[in-house]
This record gives sequence, C-alpha cells and structure tokens, in this order.
Amino acid sequence: MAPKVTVLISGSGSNLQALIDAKKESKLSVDICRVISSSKNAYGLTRASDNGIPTTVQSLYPYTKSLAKDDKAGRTEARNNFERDLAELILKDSPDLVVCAGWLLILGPTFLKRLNGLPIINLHPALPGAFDGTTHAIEMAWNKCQELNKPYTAGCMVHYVIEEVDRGQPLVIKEVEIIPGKESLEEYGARVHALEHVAIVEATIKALEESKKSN
Ligand SMILES: Nc1nc2c(c(=O)[nH]1)N[C@@H](CN(C=O)c1ccc(C(=O)N[C@@H](CCC(=O)O)C(=O)O)cc1)CN2
Ligand SMILES: NCC(=O)N[C@@H]1O[C@H](COP(=O)([O-])[O-])[C@@H](O)[C@H]1O
Repeated sequence: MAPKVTVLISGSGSNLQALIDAKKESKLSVDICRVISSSKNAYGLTRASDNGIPTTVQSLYPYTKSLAKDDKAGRTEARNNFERDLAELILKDSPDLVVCAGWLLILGPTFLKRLNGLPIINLHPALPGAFDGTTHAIEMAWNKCQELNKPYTAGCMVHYVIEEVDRGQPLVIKEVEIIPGKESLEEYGARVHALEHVAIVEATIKALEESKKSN
C-alpha cells in the first residue's frame, strides 16, 4: 500500500500540482489522502478536487473573527484551538507524512506536540538561513541581488518542520544565481517556482524513505 501524504496549502497549489503530476507520471508512489487549505479561496482546492483528492478548509478566521485585535489572551487561545483541530483533522487520516506546500501559517507547539513526531516537511523559496520566517523570500532575494549589484546565489529548499520557523534540517536544496539587472522579479520567480516543483517531489520521496528507515 502506498504511503499516505497529507498536503497543506494556502494558495494556488502549483506545488501540490507537481506532486499530483509526479504521481500520474509514476515518479511518486503516494496516496495524497487529503489536501487541507488555510484559505477557502485557494485554487489548490480545485486542483485537488479535480483529481479526486479529499479537501478540507481549516481557516484561522472563524476562530479569531469575534476577537478584538488587542485581545492577546483570546487570540492565543483561539490559535491553540485552531492548531488542536488541525492536528486532529490530520491524525484521523493516519498519514505517513505531512507536506507544507505553500502553507502560510506558523505551526505552533500545540500542533507539533499533537503530531508527536509525525514527519512534516516544508517548502521555502530561499536557501538555509537566508530569509527564514518570511512569506516574501523570493522578492527579498531578488531585491538583495539588486542592492548588492553583483551575482547573488539564491534558490529554494525543503526542510523538516520544527518549532523554529525554517530552521529544520534541509532535505533538498536547489540553488540558482540571480544576475543583477538581467531579469525581472517575475522572471526570477518563475525560475524558482520551476525548481520548487522538482524539489517538492524529491523531498517527499526522501522524507518517506527516511521515515521508513527509522520505523
Ligand atoms: N513551526 C513551523 N511552522 C511553519 C514552518 C516551520 O518551519 N516551522 N514553515 C512555514 C512556512 N513558512 C515559510 O517557509 C512561513 C509561513 C508563515 C509565516 C508567517 O509569518 N505566518 C503568519 C501569518 C502571515 C500571513 O497571514 O500572511 C502567522 O502564522 O501568523 C512565516 C513563514 C509553515 N509553518
Ligand atoms: N514561507 C513559505 C512560502 O513562502 N511558501 C511558498 O508559497 C508558494 C506556494 O506556491 P503554490 O501555492 O503555487 O504551491 C511557494 O513559492 C512556496 O515556496
């Protein structure tokens, strides 16, 4: 039986599509048991449904909408309740791996404790230690290159998820050199996204292999 993978998304889902396509091309032998989106508007939900994959929206908004912006205690409790429910949603499918493919919420200790060592990997469009903890790493790397006005090595990685954001052990790293003044932010973004679509498949295979060895 193929290993079960839960994919977390928040947007377009092009990396989810890369996993779906790799499976169709027999490059990846997994059962994508569920796609969970933090946004009801994510096109990735359509990509999943079009391929017969169960989907669930797990948005933070319903948990926080009635709270005042400065209600810190309330928002902390709401976030913990969100993470508790997200963990239960994932665990009921008994997956072998969770893949964050553009999941734009930090996963806190409430969530991580409940998953209790179930491997989680995350795709980040930056190199280790470069632009940790941001959702704008592609733009930041491109801007850095223009500022330095010299070739700048950037890229993407897939890493294990730990509490410290983007500091988990890298599984796959893909480097690319940006040349200042030679390509637009959009052109660089397209190059990185193409690398991501390869990296997410390679890293999923590698993480499942490592999980199998350790069990
Ligand atoms: N505990 C971890 N959680 C997550 C990791 C991780 O390595 N450890 N990776 C991220 C993905 N990510 C970058 O790769 C990332 C996602 C979200 C954020 C962030 O600041 N989110 C804010 C909301 C931002 C927004 O709404 O635009 C938040 O969660 O409050 C930073 C980095 C996935 N989670
Ligand atoms: N810090 C996390 C982060 O920035 N993730 C990024 O979100 C995008 C999702 O694209 P997709 O929805 O088309 O797969 C990807 O570029 C991924 O690296």
